Parts: sequence; structure tokens; C-alpha cells
Amino acid sequence: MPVTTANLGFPRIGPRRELKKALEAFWAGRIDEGALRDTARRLRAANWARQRDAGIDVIPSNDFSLYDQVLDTSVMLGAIPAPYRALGPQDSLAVYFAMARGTRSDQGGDLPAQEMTKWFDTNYHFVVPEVGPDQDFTLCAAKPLGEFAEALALGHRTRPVLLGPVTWLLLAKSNQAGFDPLTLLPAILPLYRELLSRLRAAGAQWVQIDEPALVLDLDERARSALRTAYAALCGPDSPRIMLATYFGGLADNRELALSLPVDGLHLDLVRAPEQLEPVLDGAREDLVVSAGAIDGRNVWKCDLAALLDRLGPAARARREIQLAPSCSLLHAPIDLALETELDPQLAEWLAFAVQKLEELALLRLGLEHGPYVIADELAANADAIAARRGSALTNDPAVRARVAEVAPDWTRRALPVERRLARQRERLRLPSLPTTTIGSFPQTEAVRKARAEHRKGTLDQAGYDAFLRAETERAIRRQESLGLDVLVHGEFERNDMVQYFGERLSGFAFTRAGWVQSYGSRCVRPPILYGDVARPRAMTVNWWRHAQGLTERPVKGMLTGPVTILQWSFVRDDQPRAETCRQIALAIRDEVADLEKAGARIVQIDEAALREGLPLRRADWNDYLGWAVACFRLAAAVAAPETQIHTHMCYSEFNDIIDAIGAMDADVISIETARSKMELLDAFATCRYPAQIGPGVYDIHSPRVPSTDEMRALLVKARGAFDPGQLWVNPDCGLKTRRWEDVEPALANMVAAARLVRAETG
Ligand SMILES: Nc1nc2c(c(=O)[nH]1)N[C@@H](CNc1ccc(C(=O)N[C@@H](CCC(=O)N[C@@H](CCC(=O)N[C@@H](CCC(=O)O)C(=O)O)C(=O)O)C(=O)O)cc1)CN2
Ligand code: MET
Ligand SMILES: [Zn+2]
Repeated sequence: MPVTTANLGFPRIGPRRELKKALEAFWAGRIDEGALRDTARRLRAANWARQRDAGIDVIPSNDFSLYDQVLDTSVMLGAIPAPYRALGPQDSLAVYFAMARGTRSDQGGDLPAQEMTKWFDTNYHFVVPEVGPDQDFTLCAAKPLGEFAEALALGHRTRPVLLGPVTWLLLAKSNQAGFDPLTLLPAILPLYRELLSRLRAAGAQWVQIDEPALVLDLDERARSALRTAYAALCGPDSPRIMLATYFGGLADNRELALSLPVDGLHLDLVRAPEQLEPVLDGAREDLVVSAGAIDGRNVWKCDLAALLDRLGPAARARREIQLAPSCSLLHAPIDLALETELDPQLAEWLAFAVQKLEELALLRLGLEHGPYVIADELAANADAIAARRGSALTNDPAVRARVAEVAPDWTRRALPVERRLARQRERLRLPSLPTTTIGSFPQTEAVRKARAEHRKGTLDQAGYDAFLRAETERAIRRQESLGLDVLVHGEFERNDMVQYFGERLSGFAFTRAGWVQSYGSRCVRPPILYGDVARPRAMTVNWWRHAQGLTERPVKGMLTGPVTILQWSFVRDDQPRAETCRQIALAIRDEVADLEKAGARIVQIDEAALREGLPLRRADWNDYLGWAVACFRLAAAVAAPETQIHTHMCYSEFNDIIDAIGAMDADVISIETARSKMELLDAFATCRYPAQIGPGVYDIHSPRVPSTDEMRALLVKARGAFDPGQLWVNPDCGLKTRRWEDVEPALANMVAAARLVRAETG
């Protein structure tokens, strides 16, 4: 049987972030819809051509999105809450972007954005579908059909990608307590059937339906929903269906998956290599097995020889095998060829999206015709793998020795939380319901321009520093006049909360163009953590000292925590993540000690990604939470009892990990709650969280300015769940993506709300 190559999805932002730039220009009114759609069309055409040129047989369509593929699915099904629906036709950009971003009052609207949350265990965010009991659905198939036709006209008979109905419903939230979105399955299946038959009529021979929910712990409802769904969707009117699972193994869902009448099954063999044999053994003979053998979530070159060995037997059997990345390449940077400044030795070890597709093509040649047809490439690949394994770059004996020295008391603070808080109260003398922000202030055009000029060399170090110091001073003055109680320096010197630290630690490398979409137009450039991590010198102390020197009010030292640095980097795969994380924790611990020595009374250690790093299967939780919490404590516990340790987390569902949150033993935690209207607080209240907590009252993901009343109502709700002395008042997250014009009135309203509630509480 032939071996084919397939891709599950290609990054859509463009090699130079063309989509980001076009979106932001459109939102700012600088370009019109036609120009935005032209850019989108050009990007799709270029992506299809690149995939074909790389040797990919099965190329996806409808993997493109102007914002998010889950939102695309909601709109396609007509799951549009009434206030947005009123803004225009189902497929209009007005409706689409209102759901994604909310509408601004100065433009005649005042709608909040829909909730956003993390896509499985990635740093990609999707817009959460919202449905209710009297939900009606209406199919608008323009996007998948349009993109299929567009590709066909360019000579590519693509395999359209659809998000599966069961995963879509499992990700949806109900707008009414007690309602289970999964009960809507019978209502959406006819729409999917209609869509499939129209795709088939348009010439699609296959579709890829993503059901990553199949790698989760599923209850019987979800399992039976999958059976019902695929019994309905597979049939003579549909194209053949490649059911895609990724981000983990099928494990106890394997038999279920194999019982579905689909034509193909995609497996993530990077996260769960052990599932290949049992699937091959258990599958119908005509089931096409898609082997997700190349890591779509990391940047390392594959080991070609090892993969030829592993996949050889499957390729020689009678079944059709497809070679693919483990998941969509959405999570990988686009093209290593754009990196001109990487250490050439390190560059030899890497593969980005384009290179990963080339690896697939090589692998196919090797499997089909024997390794000798790719002898040169195999030899080069083996050299790179061996060089990385043996390289001194990845091994720093001093770091190893220090990690070995860590003793249990390094992770314990000297006093229990109640006694620490008492001392901190004495020292800080804050009002009740103290107000603060999460750290960053707007990264304005001017800030980015200064940084870009500094990098290019047109602004010298002294000039750049002077600029940043002035910017920090302005932020301090603004916070003082807003009446905030605990201040921040504003993070103007940071390009990103992870990249900034990576750039100051050894063991990390950086790309020029290795952008990965985080949400909408927002991208990150995850550092590449290739070696042992050490901190050559203090990273933040001078900025903190400058800021604290400008004001009497306490300024928080501001650090990113070890788990978050780990989670948002491309991490070495030659040792356990826990080991790498401990090295980062020691570096952050030294920074905490230095900030304290410099006089910081409060140090915030952000662990925004702690929840996102949670394994998808419950059976793996304890192990992860054990080392992740220990790493946070290793970083924090060096602080004296009177130094207040804050932590911050966003988009976190804490209900099921609340014990671990408590075990972090922070003095204050700030969390995202505004969008979910304080839903999260129950967990903290029920477990009688002993420390202090700042539930976000201002949704910073949207440019909308929340009113005093609205934030006051949220605070009143929070006050019901906690002791008055326990609560802080703050936004959901940092303000770097916002403009001062929105931030100032919003924070003024926030301070006013805090004062109202203080007065009411007496
Ligand atoms: N790593 C990470 N993950 C996270 C978050 C986060 O802050 N960091 N926050 C949460 C939400 N996610 C977010 C992700 C990105 C951004 C964001 O604002 N990203 C910026 C880029 C930030 C950055 O790296 N900026 C650099 C580079 C700026 C830039 O574009 N420079 C140009 C040159 C510009 C010029 O020459 O004028 C270039 O490099 O091409 C800088 O400021 O220095 C963006 O997309 O616009 C916000 C939130 C969850 N995950
Ligand atoms: N201190 C960081 C900031 O305010 C925390 C952000 S969490 C994504 O931007
Ligand atoms: Zn945050």
C-alpha cells in the first residue's frame, strides 16, 4: 500500500505576521474589509503552495482563520448570542469580531467579548462557544466551502478541516445553570451532515474532523455522543472522514475510536507512541491510519532513523498509512530559513513547520523505497542528533551540582501563612480592599518603536534606558494620581514576560521570526530552552529600584515563575520537564532574594501557565502538580516572612486543583474572574482559602471600559465569599495590550468601586 504524507493544519499568521498586521489595520480603520480579505487569501494561497512544494500529498483547507477556528465553528453553526446577532448577517465581520473582541462604547457599542480560554494544554486561546436550552442553529457553510473552492481553483484538492461536533459541544459553556450543551448534539448533526454533503458535492474526497476530546477522560455521555455523531456523519453523502485526535493518546477511548465507522484515524504518536501497535492490531483493515510522528508542538528535528525503524512494519503491512505531524502545525514557528542569527550549531538541531513537512516527505521516501534513497539526508540527520546529544552546550556542571544540593527546607517559608500575613499587615499598612494592577502597562507604539530602534542599533543603550526610565516614571505618576495602593513599574523594558527572562538566562536561544499565534492577532515568540539554565546576574532589580525610588507607596517586584517560563518556551526533550523546571526555579529564587535585599516589600511571581500545564488526563495530575508546586515554592520560599509573595494566574479553572493552589503557599493570589462573573470564587470559598485573593474585576482582554457600578457589583459578590481582610481589587491580567486612553478611565472606575465598597463595609 502507498504511504502518503498529510498535514493537519498550517500556521495562518504568515511568515512576517502579515495577518496580524492586516487585522490590526482593519480594526483601526486603516484598511477596509476587501483589503483584509485579500491578505487572507494571499496567505492561504502561499500556505498551500508551500505545503505542496514540501512534498505533502494531503493538504488541509479551512485551517485558516481570521481569529479562531472554534469561533469559526460557532459562527458556522449560528451559535451566536442574540446581542451579537443583531449586529449583522451571520457571516459578517461585524458579528464575528464583536464576539471575539467586544464592541467599544466610543464606537456606539458596549458588548463584552465572549469568554476565551486555553486550547487544551497549549498557549493558544479559543473563544468559548456559548449555548442554551432554546438554542437554534443555522448553517452558514460559506467559509469551508469557499476555502475549498479557492484551493481547488489553484490546483489543490484539499482536505477541509472541521472541528468535530462533540469536541465543540464539550468546549461550549451553557448560558443557563444546569443545562448540558451535549444535549444539543441532535440539533447540530443535521447541519454537519448538510455541510459534509455540500463539501462532497464541491469535490472534497476527504474531510478531517478534529475530535481532540478523544484524548481526554470521557464519561459515558460523551462516549455515546461520539457514537451517535459518527453513525450519523459517516455515509454515502459524506466525503471520507479522517478523524483526528491529538495532544495525547486514546488510551481507554481506543476501542470506542476504533468502533466508529470513520475512514481514517489520526494518532498523536509523539505524546503517545505506545498506541500505534494496539491501534494497528485492533483496526479494520480498510481504516487509514494517520501516524502523527513528527512533533507539532516543539522545534526539534526528528530522529529519522528511529522513525524509519518504528514505522517500517506498519508501512509494509496491507493498510494505508499516512504520515503526519502529531497535531496541527499552528503551534510551531513557520520557517527556520528566516533565522539568520541563531547559533549555527543550534540551528542544526531544529525544524520549524516548513522543515517538519520536509521531514515527512523524506520519511515517506525512506519508507516507500528503502533508506538508501535518502542516505545523504539520513546521515546528516544522524549527525545532527548525535551532535545535540553530545554537545557541551546542553550541560553545565555547576547547574547540575546546585540542583543536586536542593534540600526540602528550600521549599518551605519560615512561618505559616497567617503569621506571615500579620507581619506583612504591620509592615505595609494598606487600606482594606487594597487596589493594584497585575504588572504591565500599555506597550504603546512608542515603546515598541524604541525597542526596535535599540535592537537595530539606531538608539543606543543610554538612550533606550533613559526612554524606559521616563516611561516608568510616567506610569508611577499615573498610578499615584489614580489612587492605586500598590504600584508596579509597568514592564516597559520587557518584550514579553517569558522572552525577557529567557534573554537574561543562560540555556535559552531566541528567534527573529519564530512567531506563534496566542489569540487573535496576538503572537508570542517562545524562547528555545536547549541547555542548562542559570542566571548570570540580576534581571529586574535595577528597574524595580528605579520605580521604588520614585514613590513612597510599595512597588511590587515583578517576576515570571518557573512553571510559566517552562510552559511558554520550546523546551529540551532530552530530560524530564520537572528537571528543567527546577533549574529555572533556582534562577528565579536568586532573583527573589536580590529583590528582597534591594528592599522590595512585595514580590509577585506570575504563574499564568500553571493550570495550562496540567496534564489532560487526571491520572497524570498528581505527578505534575507535585513538581510544579514544588518549583514555585522553591522560587518563593527564600523570601522572609515579612516579604509578601504574590502570584497571578489567568484563565484558570481552579475548582479541581484548588488544593494545589493552596499548596503554593503564596500570600496573595490574583486571578481572572471578570469574564466569568466571579464563577471561580466558589472553589476558594469552599476550601476556606487561608491567604489573600484578588479576583479580577476588569476584563482586560477587550478595549471596553467597565463601569464603576459593574465592578462594584463584582466586588460585592466577592465580599460575600471572603473575609473583608482577605480581598484585593485588581484587573484580570496585565494591561500591556490596552491603550492608556482605555486603561486610565477603567482604573479610575476600579479605584472608585473599591472605595464605595470600603465605605459600605465600614
Ligand atoms: N508568552 C506569553 N504567553 C502568554 C501571555 C504572554 O504575555 N506571554 N499572555 C497571555 C495572553 N497571550 C498574549 C500573547 C501575546 C501578547 C502580545 O501582546 N504580543 C505582542 C508581541 C509581544 C512582543 O514580543 N513584542 C516585541 C516585538 C514587537 C514587534 O513586533 N517588533 C517588530 C519590529 C517592530 C518595528 O520594527 O517597528 C518585529 O520584531 O518584527 C517587543 O515589544 O519588542 C503582539 O502580538 O503584538 C499578549 C498576550 C497568555 N499567554
Ligand atoms: N505581570 C504580567 C503582566 O502584567 C502577567 C501577565 S499574565 C499573562 O503582563
Ligand atoms: Zn495574566
